[in-house]
Amino acid sequence: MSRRFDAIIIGAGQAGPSLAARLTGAGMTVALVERHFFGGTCVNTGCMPTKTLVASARVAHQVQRAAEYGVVVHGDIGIDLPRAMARAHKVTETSRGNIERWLGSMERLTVLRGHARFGRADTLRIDDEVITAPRIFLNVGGRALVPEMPGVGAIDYLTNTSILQLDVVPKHLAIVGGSYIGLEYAQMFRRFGAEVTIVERLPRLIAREDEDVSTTIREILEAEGITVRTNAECIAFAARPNGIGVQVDCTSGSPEVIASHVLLAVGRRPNTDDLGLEHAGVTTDQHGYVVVDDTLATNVPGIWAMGDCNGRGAFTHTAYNDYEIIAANLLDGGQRRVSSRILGYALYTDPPLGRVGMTETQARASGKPLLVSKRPMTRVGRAVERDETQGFMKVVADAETHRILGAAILGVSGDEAIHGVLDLMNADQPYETLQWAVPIHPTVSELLPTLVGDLKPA
Ligand SMILES: Cc1cc2nc3c(=O)[nH]c(=O)nc-3n(C[C@H](O)[C@H](O)[C@H](O)COP(=O)(O)OP(=O)(O)OC[C@H]3O[C@@H](n4cnc5c(N)ncnc54)[C@H](O)[C@@H]3O)c2cc1C
Ligand SMILES: NC(=O)c1ccc[n+]([C@@H]2O[C@H](COP(=O)([O-])OP(=O)(O)OC[C@H]3O[C@@H](n4cnc5c(N)ncnc54)[C@H](O)[C@@H]3O)[C@@H](O)[C@H]2O)c1
Repeated sequence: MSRRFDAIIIGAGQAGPSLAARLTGAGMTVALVERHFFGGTCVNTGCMPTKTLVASARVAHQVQRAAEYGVVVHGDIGIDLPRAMARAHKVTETSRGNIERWLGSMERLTVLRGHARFGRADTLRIDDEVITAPRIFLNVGGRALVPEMPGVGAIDYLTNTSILQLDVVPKHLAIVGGSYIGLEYAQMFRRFGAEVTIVERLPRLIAREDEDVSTTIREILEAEGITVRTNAECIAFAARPNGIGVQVDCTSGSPEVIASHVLLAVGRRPNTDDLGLEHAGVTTDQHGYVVVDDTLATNVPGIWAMGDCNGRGAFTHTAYNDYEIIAANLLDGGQRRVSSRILGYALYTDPPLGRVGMTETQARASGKPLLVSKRPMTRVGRAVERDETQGFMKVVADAETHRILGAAILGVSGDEAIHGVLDLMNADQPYETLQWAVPIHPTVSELLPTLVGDLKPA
């Protein structure tokens, strides 16, 4: 016997619960299947615990700098990692509980706990239960990628999940991968007192960004005592009497880093390998991401994919926007498309990197005539007052249309200030519009009109 619903959602991550609210609100009966924790990656092992820990690490750093600000701290400064972790877990548990209560309050929603697998295109099995629906929405997310690196099976490594169970600060944390996860954890644990080495295969950190961004981030991290090893080919691991050997075939530096702990931060893989997609006929790409069109529909009518599992975004806000696109098109007669999304994101190092749109490199490659403006944070009053002047702000515009193509604010409050540019780009207005704004003094954002006023041919 199977139970029939109007819609089934697999995964209670960043898109599933909101879609359940909209569908049930529209009168549909909906089953939402979750095999693990409500809230998915962001709430449980991603954004929320990491940003809570980043906040603890920032306090540690600020206390170290207290004397520079004329603040006298008496006694020893130490890190109570279990307490910092407990703070992160509390933030997670509160959010998870809120989602659970919210789902529990939805009329016409049936929450099923377990792992869902397709039997047919309209049928799923969850343990002994079989459910069917004419509409199925995948929101299955992803997990840490663990490549077949030599020796990886012989060592105890950490991922973004297991690192949250640490109760002592590692003596020496080697982090493989110098992108979002690697850099946020590197600075955090350095500020907690660990020796930290980042091992990155490419020639520079966070290599998707412009070279000036990568270089400045590296300088910021190195100034705090983090060792960065780039061009690290042939990474291999071996158990050593004094720790874990991370073999690094770089052009310079020691060929082996001996670490007490190793964090793998080399990307994600989608949770599509055990979903029975072959029984539904749903197409995936060579990395396992569900192939979707511009409306997030798969090749099988009646099946959509949202969030990290479709490979069209890798952020909480892109997963949520996927839900918005699907809900608008299905329920509100909308014509929303993923391709019209202007992507913004932030890297939560301190100072953070706020980004929107194209990098300067991408803009140059587009062949458009460009205007570029760049300003160091040493010339931003608010940053000077706070004595946090690392980084710069940069904006790139189309010289013909006067539309901003992209921007980066690597500096204090860059994750917030970037929204001025993000909003302007979404409003599809020329950069001159910003020049007539009257921003608040003293803020980091108040420099945006000055920045665009300095735009010059590239
Ligand atoms: C350490 C870290 C830090 C991050 N920080 C940020 C950040 O600061 N900002 C940001 O925007 N993004 C951040 N991200 C990325 C962000 O967490 C993800 O982009 C986001 O969570 C994706 O949401 P999702 O809904 O696609 O999937 P998920 O949140 O992963 O949810 C998928 C859900 O589906 C469930 N599931 C999977 N398969 C099945 C199945 N077969 N049956 C039933 N249930 C299933 C899973 O248990 C999970 O609950 C971070 C990620 C990590 C790892
Ligand atoms: N602030 C945020 O929004 C935030 C924070 C954390 C994570 N995330 C999301 O989580 C996802 C995963 O982050 P991530 O940093 O693990 O992955 P990533 O894909 O962004 O970067 C992986 C890094 O590992 C390097 N690498 C790959 N194989 C390697 C190898 N064998 N040896 C050495 N280096 C190697 C890559 O060159 C790259 O720099 C990202 O897609 C990101 O969107 C976002």
